[in-house]
Amino acid sequence: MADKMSSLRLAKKELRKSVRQTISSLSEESIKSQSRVVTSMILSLPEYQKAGSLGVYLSMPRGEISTGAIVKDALQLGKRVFVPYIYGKAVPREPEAPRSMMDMVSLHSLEDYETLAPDSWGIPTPSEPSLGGRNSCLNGAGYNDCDGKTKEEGNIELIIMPGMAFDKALGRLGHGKGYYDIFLRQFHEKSAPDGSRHHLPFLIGLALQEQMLPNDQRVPMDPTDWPVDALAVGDGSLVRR
Ligand SMILES: Nc1nc2c(c(=O)[nH]1)N(C=O)[C@@H](CNc1ccc(C(=O)N[C@@H](CCC(=O)O)C(=O)O)cc1)CN2
Ligand SMILES: Nc1ncnc2c1ncn2[C@@H]1O[C@H](COP(=O)(O)OP(=O)(O)OP(=O)(O)O)[C@@H](O)[C@H]1O
Repeated sequence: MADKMSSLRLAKKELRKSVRQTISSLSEESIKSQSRVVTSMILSLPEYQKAGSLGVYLSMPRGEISTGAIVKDALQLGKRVFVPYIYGKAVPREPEAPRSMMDMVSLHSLEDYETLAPDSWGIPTPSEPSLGGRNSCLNGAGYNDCDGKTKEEGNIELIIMPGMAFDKALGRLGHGKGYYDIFLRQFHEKSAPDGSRHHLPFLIGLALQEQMLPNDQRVPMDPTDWPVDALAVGDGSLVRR
Protein backbone atom coordinates (compact mmCIF):
# COMPACT_ATOMS: atom_id res chain seq x y z
CA MET A 1 0.00 0.00 0.00
CA ALA A 2 2.73 2.43 1.00
CA ASP A 3 4.62 1.56 -2.17
CA LYS A 4 1.54 2.05 -4.26
CA MET A 5 0.92 5.47 -2.73
CA SER A 6 4.44 6.65 -3.25
CA SER A 7 4.64 5.46 -6.84
CA LEU A 8 1.40 7.31 -7.54
CA ARG A 9 2.83 10.43 -5.93
CA LEU A 10 5.98 10.08 -7.99
CA ALA A 11 3.98 9.63 -11.20
CA LYS A 12 2.02 12.81 -10.44
CA LYS A 13 5.22 14.69 -9.75
CA GLU A 14 6.77 13.59 -13.03
CA LEU A 15 3.65 14.52 -14.96
CA ARG A 16 3.52 17.99 -13.37
CA LYS A 17 7.14 18.51 -14.28
CA SER A 18 6.70 17.58 -17.92
CA VAL A 19 3.49 19.60 -18.39
CA ARG A 20 5.03 22.60 -16.63
CA GLN A 21 7.94 22.46 -19.04
CA THR A 22 5.65 22.29 -22.07
CA ILE A 23 3.50 25.22 -21.01
CA SER A 24 6.45 27.37 -19.96
CA SER A 25 7.35 27.79 -23.63
CA LEU A 26 3.83 28.79 -24.70
CA SER A 27 3.49 32.31 -26.05
CA GLU A 28 1.30 34.87 -24.33
CA GLU A 29 -0.64 35.09 -27.60
CA SER A 30 -1.46 31.37 -27.57
CA ILE A 31 -2.71 31.55 -23.97
CA LYS A 32 -4.80 34.61 -24.85
CA SER A 33 -6.40 33.01 -27.88
CA GLN A 34 -7.06 29.71 -26.08
CA SER A 35 -8.59 31.70 -23.22
CA ARG A 36 -10.93 33.47 -25.66
CA VAL A 37 -12.03 30.11 -27.08
CA VAL A 38 -12.67 28.63 -23.62
CA THR A 39 -14.47 31.76 -22.42
CA SER A 40 -16.99 31.63 -25.23
CA MET A 41 -17.55 27.91 -24.62
CA ILE A 42 -18.25 28.54 -20.94
CA LEU A 43 -20.58 31.48 -21.61
CA SER A 44 -22.71 29.31 -23.87
CA LEU A 45 -22.88 26.29 -21.53
CA PRO A 46 -26.37 25.72 -20.06
CA GLU A 47 -24.86 24.86 -16.66
CA TYR A 48 -23.16 28.27 -16.60
CA GLN A 49 -26.17 30.14 -17.92
CA LYS A 50 -28.50 28.75 -15.30
CA ALA A 51 -26.10 29.00 -12.35
CA GLY A 52 -27.10 31.74 -9.91
CA SER A 53 -23.86 31.28 -8.01
CA LEU A 54 -20.49 29.90 -8.96
CA GLY A 55 -16.93 29.44 -7.74
CA VAL A 56 -14.20 30.38 -10.19
CA TYR A 57 -10.41 30.52 -9.89
CA LEU A 58 -8.69 33.81 -10.65
CA SER A 59 -5.93 33.03 -13.11
CA MET A 60 -2.22 33.45 -12.60
CA PRO A 61 -0.36 35.66 -15.06
CA ARG A 62 1.06 32.61 -16.88
CA GLY A 63 0.39 28.97 -17.64
CA GLU A 64 -3.39 28.79 -17.22
CA ILE A 65 -6.54 29.62 -19.14
CA SER A 66 -7.40 33.10 -17.95
CA THR A 67 -10.76 33.56 -16.31
CA GLY A 68 -11.01 37.37 -16.27
CA ALA A 69 -13.70 37.58 -18.97
CA ILE A 70 -15.78 34.85 -17.30
CA VAL A 71 -15.62 36.60 -13.91
CA LYS A 72 -16.68 39.90 -15.47
CA ASP A 73 -19.54 38.31 -17.39
CA ALA A 74 -20.81 36.51 -14.30
CA LEU A 75 -20.72 39.69 -12.19
CA GLN A 76 -22.41 41.69 -14.92
CA LEU A 77 -25.18 39.10 -15.12
CA GLY A 78 -25.70 39.43 -11.37
CA LYS A 79 -24.50 35.92 -10.52
CA ARG A 80 -22.95 35.42 -7.10
CA VAL A 81 -19.24 34.83 -7.64
CA PHE A 82 -16.95 33.05 -5.17
CA VAL A 83 -13.16 32.86 -5.50
CA PRO A 84 -10.52 30.71 -3.78
CA TYR A 85 -9.03 31.94 -0.53
CA ILE A 86 -6.20 30.07 1.19
CA TYR A 87 -6.43 30.08 4.99
CA GLY A 88 -3.82 29.23 7.55
CA LYS A 89 -0.70 30.15 5.59
CA ALA A 90 0.79 32.36 8.24
CA VAL A 91 -0.25 30.32 11.28
CA PRO A 92 2.78 28.87 13.09
CA ARG A 93 2.22 25.14 13.45
CA GLU A 94 3.48 21.80 14.63
CA PRO A 95 4.88 19.53 11.93
CA GLU A 96 1.78 17.31 12.07
CA ALA A 97 -0.82 20.09 12.39
CA PRO A 98 -3.19 20.70 9.50
CA ARG A 99 -1.65 22.82 6.81
CA SER A 100 -3.22 25.60 4.82
CA MET A 101 -6.63 24.97 3.30
CA MET A 102 -8.91 26.51 0.76
CA ASP A 103 -12.34 28.07 1.07
CA MET A 104 -14.22 30.17 -1.47
CA VAL A 105 -15.29 33.71 -0.59
CA SER A 106 -17.65 36.10 -2.32
CA LEU A 107 -16.82 39.01 -4.60
CA HIS A 108 -19.01 42.10 -4.18
CA SER A 109 -18.70 43.76 -7.55
CA LEU A 110 -16.65 44.35 -10.66
CA GLU A 111 -14.77 47.06 -8.82
CA ASP A 112 -14.00 44.68 -5.96
CA TYR A 113 -12.64 42.17 -8.49
CA GLU A 114 -10.56 44.75 -10.33
CA THR A 115 -8.91 46.02 -7.16
CA LEU A 116 -7.80 42.66 -5.71
CA ALA A 117 -4.04 42.55 -5.09
CA PRO A 118 -1.96 39.59 -6.34
CA ASP A 119 -0.62 37.08 -3.82
CA SER A 120 2.85 35.52 -4.00
CA TRP A 121 1.80 33.31 -6.95
CA GLY A 122 0.41 36.35 -8.79
CA ILE A 123 -3.17 35.23 -8.10
CA PRO A 124 -5.56 38.15 -7.36
CA THR A 125 -6.73 37.49 -3.80
CA PRO A 126 -9.12 39.17 -1.34
CA SER A 127 -7.25 40.84 1.51
CA GLU A 128 -7.53 39.42 4.99
CA PRO A 129 -9.22 42.51 6.46
CA SER A 130 -11.85 42.35 3.72
CA LEU A 131 -12.99 38.85 4.75
CA GLY A 132 -15.40 40.16 7.38
CA GLY A 133 -17.63 41.61 4.68
CA ARG A 134 -17.63 38.48 2.56
CA ASN A 135 -19.60 35.28 2.52
CA SER A 136 -17.87 31.92 2.27
CA CYS A 137 -18.74 28.35 1.36
CA LEU A 138 -17.23 26.61 4.39
CA ASN A 139 -16.58 29.40 6.86
CA GLY A 140 -12.88 28.74 6.50
CA ALA A 141 -13.45 25.14 7.52
CA GLY A 142 -13.21 26.32 11.12
CA TYR A 143 -9.70 27.59 10.61
CA ASN A 144 -8.57 29.62 13.54
CA ASP A 145 -7.33 32.62 11.61
CA CYS A 146 -10.68 33.16 9.99
CA ASP A 147 -13.21 31.83 12.44
CA GLY A 148 -16.15 34.17 12.65
CA LYS A 149 -14.79 36.49 9.97
CA THR A 150 -16.77 35.25 7.02
CA LYS A 151 -20.44 34.42 7.07
CA GLU A 152 -21.26 31.05 5.67
CA GLU A 153 -23.65 31.14 2.79
CA GLY A 154 -25.63 28.51 0.92
CA ASN A 155 -24.69 26.61 -2.12
CA ILE A 156 -22.62 27.23 -5.19
CA GLU A 157 -23.98 25.50 -8.24
CA LEU A 158 -20.90 25.40 -10.42
CA ILE A 159 -17.13 25.40 -9.90
CA ILE A 160 -14.68 26.40 -12.61
CA MET A 161 -11.40 24.69 -11.76
CA PRO A 162 -7.76 25.08 -12.75
CA GLY A 163 -5.40 22.13 -13.12
CA MET A 164 -1.92 21.18 -14.26
CA ALA A 165 -3.11 18.34 -16.52
CA PHE A 166 -6.36 16.66 -17.55
CA ASP A 167 -7.35 13.53 -19.47
CA LYS A 168 -10.22 12.54 -21.78
CA ALA A 169 -11.84 10.53 -18.99
CA LEU A 170 -12.19 13.80 -17.01
CA GLY A 171 -9.31 13.06 -14.65
CA ARG A 172 -7.59 16.11 -13.19
CA LEU A 173 -4.16 16.76 -11.71
CA GLY A 174 -3.66 19.84 -9.51
CA HIS A 175 -0.56 21.57 -8.18
CA GLY A 176 -0.09 18.92 -5.52
CA LYS A 177 -1.37 20.80 -2.49
CA GLY A 178 -4.72 19.04 -2.35
CA TYR A 179 -6.57 22.37 -2.02
CA TYR A 180 -9.41 21.48 -4.39
CA ASP A 181 -9.59 17.82 -3.38
CA ILE A 182 -9.94 18.70 0.29
CA PHE A 183 -12.31 21.62 -0.37
CA LEU A 184 -14.59 19.33 -2.40
CA ARG A 185 -14.53 16.66 0.29
CA GLN A 186 -15.52 19.22 2.93
CA PHE A 187 -18.18 20.70 0.70
CA HIS A 188 -19.52 17.23 0.01
CA GLU A 189 -19.57 16.27 3.70
CA LYS A 190 -21.41 19.45 4.51
CA SER A 191 -24.01 19.27 1.79
CA ALA A 192 -24.57 15.53 1.39
CA PRO A 193 -24.14 13.63 4.63
CA ASP A 194 -25.82 10.64 2.98
CA GLY A 195 -22.87 10.34 0.61
CA SER A 196 -24.80 11.11 -2.57
CA ARG A 197 -23.17 13.32 -5.16
CA HIS A 198 -26.47 14.96 -5.85
CA HIS A 199 -25.70 18.17 -3.98
CA LEU A 200 -22.24 18.71 -5.35
CA PRO A 201 -21.75 21.62 -7.72
CA PHE A 202 -21.14 20.88 -11.38
CA LEU A 203 -17.35 20.82 -11.85
CA ILE A 204 -15.80 22.27 -15.00
CA GLY A 205 -12.05 22.14 -15.64
CA LEU A 206 -10.38 24.64 -17.97
CA ALA A 207 -7.46 23.28 -19.95
CA LEU A 208 -4.91 24.66 -22.34
CA GLN A 209 -4.51 22.23 -25.25
CA GLU A 210 -1.03 21.48 -23.92
CA GLN A 211 -2.51 20.39 -20.56
CA MET A 212 -4.61 17.66 -22.21
CA LEU A 213 -3.01 14.22 -22.20
CA PRO A 214 -3.14 12.15 -25.41
CA ASN A 215 -6.34 10.08 -25.85
CA ASP A 216 -4.92 6.87 -24.41
CA GLN A 217 -3.15 8.40 -21.40
CA ARG A 218 -4.67 8.97 -17.96
CA VAL A 219 -3.79 11.28 -15.10
CA PRO A 220 -2.71 9.13 -12.13
CA MET A 221 -5.71 9.30 -9.78
CA ASP A 222 -6.09 8.17 -6.20
CA PRO A 223 -9.35 7.83 -4.24
CA THR A 224 -9.18 11.39 -2.89
CA ASP A 225 -9.02 12.89 -6.41
CA TRP A 226 -12.24 14.25 -7.93
CA PRO A 227 -12.88 13.89 -11.63
CA VAL A 228 -14.57 16.89 -13.24
CA ASP A 229 -17.99 16.75 -14.91
CA ALA A 230 -16.85 18.64 -17.97
CA LEU A 231 -13.67 19.98 -19.51
CA ALA A 232 -13.41 23.02 -21.77
CA VAL A 233 -10.21 22.86 -23.81
CA GLY A 234 -8.35 25.67 -25.59
CA ASP A 235 -8.74 23.94 -28.98
CA GLY A 236 -12.52 24.39 -28.74
CA SER A 237 -13.37 20.86 -27.65
CA LEU A 238 -15.72 20.13 -24.79
CA VAL A 239 -15.41 16.79 -22.99
CA ARG A 240 -18.30 15.86 -20.75
CA ARG A 241 -19.73 13.00 -18.82
N1 LIG B 1 -5.28 30.67 -10.57
C1 LIG B 1 -5.25 29.73 -9.65
N2 LIG B 1 -5.76 29.97 -8.46
C2 LIG B 1 -5.71 29.02 -7.49
C3 LIG B 1 -5.14 27.77 -7.74
C4 LIG B 1 -4.60 27.54 -9.03
O1 LIG B 1 -4.09 26.45 -9.34
N3 LIG B 1 -4.68 28.53 -9.95
N4 LIG B 1 -5.12 26.84 -6.73
C5 LIG B 1 -5.11 25.47 -6.91
O2 LIG B 1 -4.79 24.74 -6.02
C6 LIG B 1 -5.17 27.34 -5.37
C7 LIG B 1 -3.81 27.91 -5.05
N5 LIG B 1 -2.85 26.89 -5.13
C8 LIG B 1 -1.66 26.93 -5.79
C9 LIG B 1 -0.71 25.97 -5.46
C10 LIG B 1 0.52 25.98 -6.03
C11 LIG B 1 0.83 26.95 -6.98
C12 LIG B 1 2.18 26.96 -7.60
O3 LIG B 1 2.41 27.64 -8.59
N6 LIG B 1 3.08 26.22 -6.98
C13 LIG B 1 4.48 26.05 -7.24
C14 LIG B 1 4.84 25.94 -8.68
C15 LIG B 1 4.93 24.50 -9.04
C16 LIG B 1 3.75 24.05 -9.80
O4 LIG B 1 3.41 24.67 -10.84
O5 LIG B 1 3.15 23.06 -9.37
C17 LIG B 1 5.25 27.18 -6.59
O6 LIG B 1 4.89 27.50 -5.45
O7 LIG B 1 6.19 27.69 -7.17
C18 LIG B 1 -0.12 27.87 -7.31
C19 LIG B 1 -1.35 27.86 -6.72
C20 LIG B 1 -6.25 28.37 -5.25
N7 LIG B 1 -6.19 29.35 -6.28
N1 LIG C 1 -9.65 14.43 0.75
C1 LIG C 1 -8.43 14.57 1.26
N2 LIG C 1 -8.22 14.51 2.58
C2 LIG C 1 -6.98 14.65 3.11
N3 LIG C 1 -5.89 14.84 2.39
C3 LIG C 1 -6.02 14.91 1.07
C4 LIG C 1 -7.30 14.78 0.43
N4 LIG C 1 -7.12 14.91 -0.89
C5 LIG C 1 -5.80 15.11 -1.08
N5 LIG C 1 -5.14 15.11 0.08
C6 LIG C 1 -3.68 15.28 0.25
O1 LIG C 1 -3.25 16.43 -0.45
C7 LIG C 1 -1.97 16.22 -1.05
C8 LIG C 1 -1.98 16.56 -2.51
O2 LIG C 1 -2.84 15.69 -3.21
P1 LIG C 1 -2.83 15.61 -4.79
O3 LIG C 1 -1.44 15.39 -5.29
O4 LIG C 1 -3.90 14.69 -5.21
O5 LIG C 1 -3.26 17.11 -5.10
P2 LIG C 1 -3.73 17.77 -6.42
O6 LIG C 1 -4.88 17.04 -7.04
O7 LIG C 1 -2.56 17.96 -7.30
O8 LIG C 1 -4.17 19.17 -5.85
P3 LIG C 1 -5.54 19.99 -5.86
O9 LIG C 1 -6.55 19.22 -5.14
O10 LIG C 1 -5.21 21.25 -5.14
O11 LIG C 1 -5.85 20.25 -7.23
C9 LIG C 1 -1.63 14.77 -0.81
O12 LIG C 1 -0.70 14.72 0.24
C10 LIG C 1 -2.96 14.14 -0.41
O13 LIG C 1 -2.76 13.08 0.48
